Amino acid sequence: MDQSKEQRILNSVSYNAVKGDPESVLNCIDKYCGQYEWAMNVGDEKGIILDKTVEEADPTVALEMGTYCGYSAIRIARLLKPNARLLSIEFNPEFIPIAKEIIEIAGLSEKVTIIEGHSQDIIPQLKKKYEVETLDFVFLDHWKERYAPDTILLEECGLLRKGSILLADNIVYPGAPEFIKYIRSNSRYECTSYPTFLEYMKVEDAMEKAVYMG
Ligand SMILES: O=C(NC/C=C/[C@H]1O[C@@H](Sc2ccncc2)[C@H](O)[C@@H]1O)c1cc([N+](=O)[O-])cc(O)c1O
Ligand SMILES: [Mg+2]
Repeated sequence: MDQSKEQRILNSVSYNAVKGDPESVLNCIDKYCGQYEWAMNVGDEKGIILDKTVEEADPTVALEMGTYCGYSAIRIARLLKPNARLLSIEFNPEFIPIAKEIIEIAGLSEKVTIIEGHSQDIIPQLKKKYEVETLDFVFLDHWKERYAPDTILLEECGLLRKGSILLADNIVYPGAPEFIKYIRSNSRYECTSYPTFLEYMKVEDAMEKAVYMG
């Protein structure tokens, strides 16, 4: 059985990246996906918006939905202060070992916990099973039709506090219209749109930041 694209991305990282150097892992993935095989990593352009938002949030506990190959988990985790942690939810069992290996090569395994499952099943477990009080930062990059219901679920589970920062990828392409409708019409969120481009493509995209006001 020939290898998956995600396995080929791991091969490239394993062969080319400097062990323990997150930047070199990110550069390797961006080079591979920019030159050989497109993949749905947030990428180097939108990655800068992600970096800036993580720095603004300076989270102690961060959540990501949609681990995929671990690219954004590395972007987030490399900026976390000591003792801060990232929980990343992924349901596709094929991606999980690949993401774990890529995060390990980046030297960030201590900071990242990949949780296998669907966001709607895991979110209600975060407080008791994963000892989360509230989330300081949330990156939404999973199924676009889950952005709105999962945001509502985070509220209902008491996981957001005054100042929690949400950042959503792909607001323009593929698009998350229900999420935009929900978040921008809800006075409890202060929203900011960041027009940008789709990873590795000259296609317009945008990211949306939403600060929960409690
Ligand atoms: O479809 C996109 N993303 C969906 C991402 C899905 C990721 O999250 C889980 S689904 C899940 C994880 C957790 N809980 C429930 C479901 C999948 O296994 C994948 O790892 C996408 C598509 C494009 N594009 O150009 O087509 C560009 C992007 O940046 C994208 O993010
Ligand atoms: Mg995305």
